Amino acid sequence: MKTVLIGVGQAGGKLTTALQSFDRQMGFGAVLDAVAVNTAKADLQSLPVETVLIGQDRVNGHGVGGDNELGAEVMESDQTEVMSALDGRVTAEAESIFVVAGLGGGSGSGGAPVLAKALRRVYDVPVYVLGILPGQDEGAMYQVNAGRSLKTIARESDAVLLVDNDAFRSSGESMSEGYDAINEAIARRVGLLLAAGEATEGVGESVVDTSEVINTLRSGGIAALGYASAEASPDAEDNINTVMSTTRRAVLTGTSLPDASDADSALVIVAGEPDTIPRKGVERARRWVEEETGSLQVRGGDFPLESGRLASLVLLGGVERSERVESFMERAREAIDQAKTETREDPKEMWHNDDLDDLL
Ligand SMILES: Nc1nc2c(ncn2[C@@H]2O[C@H](COP(=O)(O)OP(=O)(O)OP(=O)(O)O)[C@@H](O)[C@H]2O)c(=O)[nH]1
Repeated sequence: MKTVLIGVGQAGGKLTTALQSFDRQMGFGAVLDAVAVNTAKADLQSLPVETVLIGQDRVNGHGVGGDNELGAEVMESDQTEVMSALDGRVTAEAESIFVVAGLGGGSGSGGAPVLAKALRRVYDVPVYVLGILPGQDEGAMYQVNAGRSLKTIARESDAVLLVDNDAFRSSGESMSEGYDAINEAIARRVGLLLAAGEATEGVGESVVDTSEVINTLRSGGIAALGYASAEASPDAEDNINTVMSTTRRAVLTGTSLPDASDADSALVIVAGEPDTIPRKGVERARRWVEEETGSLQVRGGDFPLESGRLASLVLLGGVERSERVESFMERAREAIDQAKTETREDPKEMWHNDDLDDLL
């Protein structure tokens, strides 16, 4: 899927850079261009991409300090500048746009939904958000920001691919120590997903293409991405169990959003040397994902790649009903309760009530 990346805020800019550099290093060419937008001048300076500083009249290049309403306001008023920076970058080749942002801060959390809404008005391709949830031990402000932002983004974008910072954290490591490693892990997974639909020329029909990624995300809402790999045997017949176990691990332990396997749709991609990919294994893995997710819309396909390993990449669409998302929304709501002391409600109602206000 040829895409243009727009990182908003500090985390958004860093993850965008990691994604672009993974794509280049692998020689995929799925990332057409990348732009970083922020209210903090210092965070933009080291990024090797086109940058746009917004909100200078309000915060003078110093960031919005976690105030995501201000983040939304400055994106709204400096939108034209951001859209101009994209001119000529979102070419006819582009099949999607990804807005990348940490949802716990101010600039990314507030700016991403405003930008996604504006982009959808202008471009015909789907506008997805790659959103990062704060870890559980980050403060109340981060949880509230992310809850409000997520609720708004789910409505304003074509789908949100959600990444939980806690999913990639190594034990004993603080959140900030782990950022580079987390960004690399996310860049590998999302980078492979973007490249998967690219290798379609002159290959068999079992190879996955971009339309299958787009169709899996078509129901909108929240999506998650799982990944796991293992050593491959040269003979495809010997790899049936390997594909089954990497697929199980991708969904159960290698996912960007832990405990989110209840899904509306899914796409199972098996990457590796074509001769080593077992047809029977891919079909079995697809059926297992059907049972695990409870979805009847499970697609499957290959991603031919020169490698001595086999990898399963599992994209799940429509996971907003899952336990993980509900417990996060509950966490965001509790953070508001701490400040307001309100009556408790069913977390499912989170999506429909006004306790957690929309940002827009
Ligand atoms: N995965 C990942 N998460 C990050 C990174 N940097 C910050 N975060 C997370 O993103 C959230 C904070 O968002 P930032 O992007 O730092 O904030 P911002 O959007 O620049 O907003 P302001 O600083 O308030 O102007 C927190 O939940 C952090 O845990 C990063 O490099 N990688």
